[in-house]
Order: sequence, then C-alpha cells, then structure tokens
Amino acid sequence: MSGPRSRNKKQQSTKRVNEKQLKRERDVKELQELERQIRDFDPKDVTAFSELPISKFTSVGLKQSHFTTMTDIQKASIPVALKGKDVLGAAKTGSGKTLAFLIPLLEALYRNQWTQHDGLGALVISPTRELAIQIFDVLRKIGRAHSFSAGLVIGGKDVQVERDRISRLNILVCTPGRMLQHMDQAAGFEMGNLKMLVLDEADRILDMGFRKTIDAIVQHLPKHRQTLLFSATQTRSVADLARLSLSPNAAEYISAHEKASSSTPTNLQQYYVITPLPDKLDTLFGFLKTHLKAKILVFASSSKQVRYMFEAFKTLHPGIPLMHLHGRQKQTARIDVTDRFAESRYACLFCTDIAARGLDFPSVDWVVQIDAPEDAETYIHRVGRTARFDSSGRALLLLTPSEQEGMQAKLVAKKVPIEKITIKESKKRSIRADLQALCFRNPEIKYLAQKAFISYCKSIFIQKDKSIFKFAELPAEEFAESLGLPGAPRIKFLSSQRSKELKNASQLNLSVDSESEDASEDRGKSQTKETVRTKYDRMFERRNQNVLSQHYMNLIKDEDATARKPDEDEDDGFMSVKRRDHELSDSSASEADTEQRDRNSRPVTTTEIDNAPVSNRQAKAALSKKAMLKYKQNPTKLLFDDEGKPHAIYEFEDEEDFKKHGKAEEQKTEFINREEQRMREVDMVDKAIAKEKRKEKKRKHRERERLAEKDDVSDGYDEEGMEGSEVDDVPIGGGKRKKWFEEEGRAKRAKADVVEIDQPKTLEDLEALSLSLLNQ
Ligand SMILES: Nc1ncnc2c1ncn2[C@@H]1O[C@H](COP(=O)(O)OP(=O)(O)OP(=O)(O)O)[C@@H](O)[C@H]1O
Repeated sequence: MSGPRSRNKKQQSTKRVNEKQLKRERDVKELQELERQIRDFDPKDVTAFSELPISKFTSVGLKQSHFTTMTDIQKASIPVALKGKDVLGAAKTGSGKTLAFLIPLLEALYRNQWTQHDGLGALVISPTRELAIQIFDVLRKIGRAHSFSAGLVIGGKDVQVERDRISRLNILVCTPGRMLQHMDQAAGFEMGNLKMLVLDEADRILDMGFRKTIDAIVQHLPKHRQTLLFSATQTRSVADLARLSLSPNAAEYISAHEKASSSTPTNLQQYYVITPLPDKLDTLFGFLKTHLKAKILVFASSSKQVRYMFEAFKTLHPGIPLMHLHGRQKQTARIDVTDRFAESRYACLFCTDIAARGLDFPSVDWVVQIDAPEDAETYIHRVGRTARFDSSGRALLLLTPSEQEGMQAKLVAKKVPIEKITIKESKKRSIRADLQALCFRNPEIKYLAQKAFISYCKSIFIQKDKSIFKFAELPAEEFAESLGLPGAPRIKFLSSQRSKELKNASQLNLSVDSESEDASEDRGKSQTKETVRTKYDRMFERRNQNVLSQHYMNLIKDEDATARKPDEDEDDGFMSVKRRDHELSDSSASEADTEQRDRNSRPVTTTEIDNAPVSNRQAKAALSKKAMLKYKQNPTKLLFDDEGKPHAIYEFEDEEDFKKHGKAEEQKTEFINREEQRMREVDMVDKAIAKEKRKEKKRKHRERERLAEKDDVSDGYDEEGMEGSEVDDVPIGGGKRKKWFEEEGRAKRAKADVVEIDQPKTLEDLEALSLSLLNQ
C-alpha cells in the first residue's frame, strides 16, 4: 500500500539522505582545503586570529570570546603547532599561552574528524586544580561551536562518579595524580587513539614532585602523538623531553621573549623591602592599611602561615575584605574563594603557592610576598599574577636581612628588574601588642600562631638554597613574640640517618629554643631560665585544651580530616621545595598531596615528625597499645568439615601414605604441572569472558550512540538546518554539530532537561552539567 503520504515520506527521506551526502562531500572538500592552507601557510606578518588557517568552529569561538589579535607567543607557536610539530613554548606570565595550546588542540581533533566514538583525543595536564578549572573554562569558551565533549578530572570528587563520565569524553583537562588513578583503575579507558598531549606549566609538571606520576601516565599514551609544553619558565632539559618521548631535534623551542631585557612583564613594577622577620606582620598590616582600595595577593610559605594571618588579621579589621586560599581547604571552599576573589574589586587574598602558577585573576593591583619564594622561578610565577596581558601591576617582596644578598643575586641572574625601597616611618604600625592580646584571649589563634611558627621554621630548614635561607640565623624568640606567642615553641627535627632508629624514641633536637612545641603549656616544667613571671605569663602557660572553643576543635578536626583523606589536597606544611620523588603507590592521592610530598623534599622526614607522639599522654597510650599487643595471640583460621570438625587450613598427610604415591620430588613436579595447566585453562576462560564483555559493552555503547544520532536527525535538528548558515550565525553550543561541552548541545536538544546555568561558576555547576548530558 503506497499512498501519497508514504510516497511523500519516502521522498523526504531520500532528500535528507542526498543532503547528507552533499554535506559530507562539502566537509571533505573543506578539510582538504584547510590542510592545503596549513601546508602553504606563511606566518610572517600575521597578527589576527582570522588570518590563521583554522576551522570555522574555532574562529567562531574566538570571535564570540572577543579574541581578535594574537599575542607574541600565539603568533609564534600556533602556526608551528598547526603543522603538527611538537612545541616547547616559553613566554612571560599573562601573555596568552593558554590559547596558544588550546587552538591547535581543537584543530587537531577537528582535522582528524574526531567523533564521540573515537574516545579520548587530547589530554591537558595542569599542576593544580584551580588552573585546570581555568583552562577548562577557556576551552569551553573557544570550543563552543565544536562538537567534542570535554571534561575535568581533578579529584576532590568521588572517583567512581568521575570514572563513569570520562570514558566518553574527547578532551580531558586534568591534574596528574587523579588522571593516573583513573588510568590505572578504569579497565577499558581507551587512550590508544590520543592525538595530543599538553603540559601547562611544563617545568613544574616535569620536576621531581610529579616525575613518577607523569612517567606512568605517559606509559599509557601512544608514542605517535603531538606534544605541546608551555610555561613562563620553560624546561629545555633533554632528559625531560626524552621522558615524554620527545626528540629535542624534532621539537620546536619557541621563546617569545627570549631577547627581552626582563623575564617579567614590562608593565610590572617590582620592589623589595628589607624587613627583619619579627617585623614582617607589622609591615604587612601597615601595607594593607595604606592600600584599602586595591586588590592584593599575599603569598606565604605554608598553609599554616596563611591560616594564622587570615584569622589574626580578620580580628584586627584592617579595613579591606580578607580571604584565604590553600591546599588544606575543601575543594568547594577553594573554588568559592577563587571565584569571590576574581569578582572582587578590592580584597586581600592570603595564599600559598597553589595560587602561584597560571591563575588569571582579573585586575590584581599588588602581589606581596611576605615570605621569600623558594627560587627565582617561583618568584616569577608569583608576581605574574598581576600585570597580566596588557594591564599593569606592582609587586612587593619582603626579605629578611639574611635573605637579601642571596635572593637578590638569584633574581638578577634571572633578569628580574627589582628595586629596593624603604617604608616611611609614619606608615609603620606595630600590631605586636594586639596579636599578643589576641593570643592571650583566644586559644585558637594561639594554636594557629604556634603552628605558623613551627611551619615557618621548618620551611626555612628544608629549603634547598642555603645561600638565601639560613636556619641558624632565625631570631626565634622575637619571631614568636611577633606572632603573639609568649615564647618560641620547640621544634624537633629528625636527621635522615637516624630517623629509623629514632622512630618512637627520643628525637634529635635541632631546636631553636628550649621551649616545648606545646608552647607555653609545658613551659612551667621545662623552663630553665630564672625570669620573673607575670600573671600573664602564667596564664599563657596553663594547659588550655579543655577550654577550647568549638572553632578551635573544628580547626584541629579539619586538619585531621585533611591528613586522613588522601583525596583532599594538602598543598603543604611548608614552602614549596620541589624535587622529591614520591612513590607511585601514593599517586592515587590528590595533586596537592603530590605537592605536599614534593615540597617536603628534604631529608627531614616530616611524616615522622608528625607521627611522633607529641605529648606524654600520647606516648603512654602508644606504649600501652604496643604492650597489649604482646598478650594477643595471632588469630588462626580453621576450616570445618561436613561433620563440623575443625581443621587447620594446611594439614600434613601421613608420611607413609604420602610415600605410597611416589617420590617427593616427582610428586612436587607433577603437582606444579597440574596446577599450571589448570591455571592456564582457567585464565583462558577468564580472558575470553572478559573480551566478550568488553566487546558487548562497546557494541551497546555504539548502538546507543547511533540511536542518539538517529534521534537527532529525525528531530529535524542540526545538520541540515545549519548547513546554509553563515559561520557567524552558528548557534552557540553547536546546534548544528552534535555535542559540545556538556550543557550546550544538550540544551539545544532537550529543552525539558535544560540546566539553567549560563556560565557555570563552580566545579559543581560544571559537573551537574556534565552529568545531565551524560545521563541523557
Ligand atoms: N589574543 C588575546 N587577546 C586578548 N586577550 C588575551 C589574548 N590571549 C590571552 N588573553 C588574555 O590574557 C590573559 C592571560 O592569558 P593566559 O592566562 O593564557 O596567560 P599565560 O601566558 O598562560 O599566563 P601564566 O604564565 O601566568 O600561566 C587572560 O585573561 C586571557 O584572556
């Protein structure tokens, strides 16, 4: 029965098939033309993105994100990367390196006609979660018209939830530890097709802290791929490149500002001021009081310093909104702070080096380094948070008298133009008395002050560059006083040689003072100096654990929780001292965990410090537990036979019976052969079943994709409707092409399911969107 209606339907379907065929032919021609343009492309005098031989989809994304003119590094590196070469890109901070690798990445997948079925095509690795989120954000913006799916793998979330999503993504932006965890755990996570690997902040990612993790990730990747490495302080180490299977001869080293007279942005003014350690907080407080209408980043050496400064300054009300960011915070808090600071006009953010690299906060006026950076590279990255792109900025470094000479020499050698300044007497403001009163009133602040003191001293002790960081010259007593403490807590270090013997025993004391770590609490007992003690001294000395407030308990709980949870970041206790290898078995821990390990990279085994009993009570408890163990016998496992009689797992056969079966050696060989044969058979069966399961899974996956594709076409969506449109009219989210990042493609297809978030701001937003797409 072929009525006019079915004839009509048939005609429509034939028309659609023809149109599809035509479109495919046009696409092929376009691609061939693009390849030809790239081959013939002469990058000389090219300044606009529109002059680049790139797809209309990327052009649309760039245009809609208001990127029109290329920066130096973009002009130099994009054409080379488009030709498929490996690139080592170096350029000053804030000079646009992110686009320099994201544009070639999108183009590589486009030119390979990447589809959902092709799996993972590009991997971008970033050293911190915050930077990964930022890169992902830029990718979403400039890739909005493409049809690829992209995701973030940065930890801080349930592994299973992440795992379920990533197997379907084409582009992943990740942090190393979490990525490796997925690669190791997720069977069927296909990396074999990968076309491009990008390392942002490559020198950091390739240094010792991430070394084993990166090597293990690279092992999972195909050798034949394009690799792009970018940083403001680039590695040129042949060994590093070899680890990534890069040939130094084949890779292009592109340094956009190699001939420049400075390694920092030209519109950045840099100053340093000599401040004795005990005066640092006064100087900082005075600085904040005189810069209330500014956006300021303050870098300190450890998360404990950051927490102390934040909590203490908050109570002193300097008159500017205060925030803090460090790796011991929960991921949600980190994202919240990052967003709030980005949006603030005037604010001061205390932070550790987790904010030193790559973060693009808009309009930062000042970068203040209250603690000296571990090396000149870290200095360059820290100050690079201001004066980004074409804006200007200022940076102030506080150096103690003993650090001045060494640090200045290092900065000059790295072409950092920095000027010495002094602070006007009239602008100085002492807050020492306020801090002492605060510690006296508030045990939680006192606790934080003790922690800050200890972590600062440790950070100096473990620093590699002894020409700058001189532990022996620390004015411990005065420093402790400046934090509001009545005396310097004692610090215990383990020497590497003796650490094993000394575990659980007395510790080698490289103390800065004779006071105990429990600060003044034990002072009464241990005090050797005959000094006149005031009422306040006595109050400071009292044991105050049982008068701790809820907040104080939370602080401690928070730390414990962080210590226990490997998934939570711990940027460190200390100033980042790189270069310690860590075991792969730990790589499942988060990136900041890696940061933690890599920072604590000196012979001082900080874990031992942390694990050692800190009080007599703890030591006793540990001892008594150990003592109790003596009385516990090892458990024995028994098997029960059909009659309910217990037997040991292994029971010896009667010797005579055994001999009847032949010689012992022969029986042994026979047994081994028999078992081997059995194992082989079982193994073959297992493998066959596993293979079958994988096949079935893939088949189902493809089937689902095909059905989804069919639905798209039969909905009258996309392809045809878009075909005649001008490039500029391509709807955001790739209405024409099937899917873009999570939310957008979905938003077009299934209005009922639209997740109403225009600009996802938090990780949760992004993940909600991803989830909603994938669940569709
Ligand atoms: N071609 C361009 N036109 C206008 N703005 C740009 C361009 N390229 C980059 N930008 C802007 O410049 C800022 C810095 O870019 P980006 O974060 O990529 O710098 P970077 O070189 O990676 O810095 P860092 O070394 O600190 O990581 C961003 O706000 C970005 O939007």
